[in-house]
Amino acid sequence: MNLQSPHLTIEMTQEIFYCQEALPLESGESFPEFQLNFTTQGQLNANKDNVIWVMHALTGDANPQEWWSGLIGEDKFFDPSKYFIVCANFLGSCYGSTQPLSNDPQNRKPYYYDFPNITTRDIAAALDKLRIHLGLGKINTVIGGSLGGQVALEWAVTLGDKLENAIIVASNAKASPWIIGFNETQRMAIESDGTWGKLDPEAGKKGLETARAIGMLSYRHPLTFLQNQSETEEKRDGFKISSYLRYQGLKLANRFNAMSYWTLSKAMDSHDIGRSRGGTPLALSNIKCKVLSIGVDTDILFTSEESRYISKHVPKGTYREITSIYGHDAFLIEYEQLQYILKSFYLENNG
Ligand SMILES: CC(=O)SCCNC(=O)CCNC(=O)[C@H](O)C(C)(C)COP(=O)(O)OP(=O)(O)OC[C@H]1O[C@@H](n2cnc3c(N)ncnc32)[C@H](O)[C@@H]1OP(=O)(O)O
Ligand SMILES: N[C@@H](CCO)C(=O)O
Repeated sequence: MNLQSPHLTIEMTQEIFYCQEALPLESGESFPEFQLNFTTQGQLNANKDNVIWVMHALTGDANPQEWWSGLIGEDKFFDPSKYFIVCANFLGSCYGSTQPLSNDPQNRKPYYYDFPNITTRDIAAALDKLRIHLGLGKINTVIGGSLGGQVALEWAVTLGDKLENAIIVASNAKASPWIIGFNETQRMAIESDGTWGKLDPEAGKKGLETARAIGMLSYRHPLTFLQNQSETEEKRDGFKISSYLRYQGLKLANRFNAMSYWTLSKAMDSHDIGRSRGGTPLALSNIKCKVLSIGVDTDILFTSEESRYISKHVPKGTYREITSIYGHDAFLIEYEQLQYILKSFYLENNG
């Protein structure tokens, strides 16, 4: 399918990769087969060294021109007239890839609550099958923020010298107890929805609204809401921030499903690039590519210290920081700073 837009003259292609090979998971379970929904834009050059692989965050999809519109697209930093841009919807996500509402090939019924626990390492392993299928021996850059940065870092470990640059934004090498705690409260919200547990694609929808409202508080910063949601009149009730959080909850519940949210939040919790590799510092020290780690000064979820830690422990690391009132979600908003940081990194590190 070709996704046409009046603003795009370079065609974006959307396809489904059906993998008939089994995907063994860290849990010991496996998918006998799986699918990934992915897009490509631009052309692979003669040297096959212009692949940019974009990773989405928790609720994103395979269409980065929409959710990273200031970075990806014609005349943007990653321009498909120069690069071959690939983005795949993660295993477990509800935008076209194998997820809890997909049919289990063993009984042809939706997995629902029997969907296996997946980790960021499993998600990266599924992406690697797609890379092989596309015949991409080398990747110039993997770039992702938040969960996307976690998966990108995992993949950087296993890709070795097949990868030139990893750009890890507002992310970390291992999920902190703070992040796992936030995710747990969101799963508790989903569990408290009376429909959770039913074999129904809509199960947990109301709980997902609450989960997203909690999540939003962690994705922003007190300063964000002081600027955007402060009252101009004296009030005792009916505050702007209340309707904002309810609106954001509803907006997500109308485009996402609670089972994918559950699955991907668990994957985020599982993230630890040092697991079975002798610990985080050793795993980071074995990453071969250049790593640009970008933190956000006001990120209260993936702290800037966690981003700095990555750059300190990889052999070829650079740290840069975004200054913002938007907290964690600044990686989806602060385009001017991101472009400046990326430009400097490529000039300094890639000739
Ligand atoms: C298929 C897909 O769509 S998937 C791809 C889309 N999403 C993603 O990839 C995830 C990544 N993106 C995001 O997380 C977000 O879009 C961000 C971080 C980039 C920006 O967040 P947004 O929610 O768009 O911005 P913001 O926090 O300013 O909220 C604006 C919205 O809240 C509404 N709003 C603002 N204040 C209030 C209030 N007091 N009460 C009620 N609603 C309010 C605005 O009207 C606006 O509504 P709209 O989204 O319908 O236009
Ligand atoms: N705003 C992001 C979550 C935090 O990375 C998303 O909805 O994917």
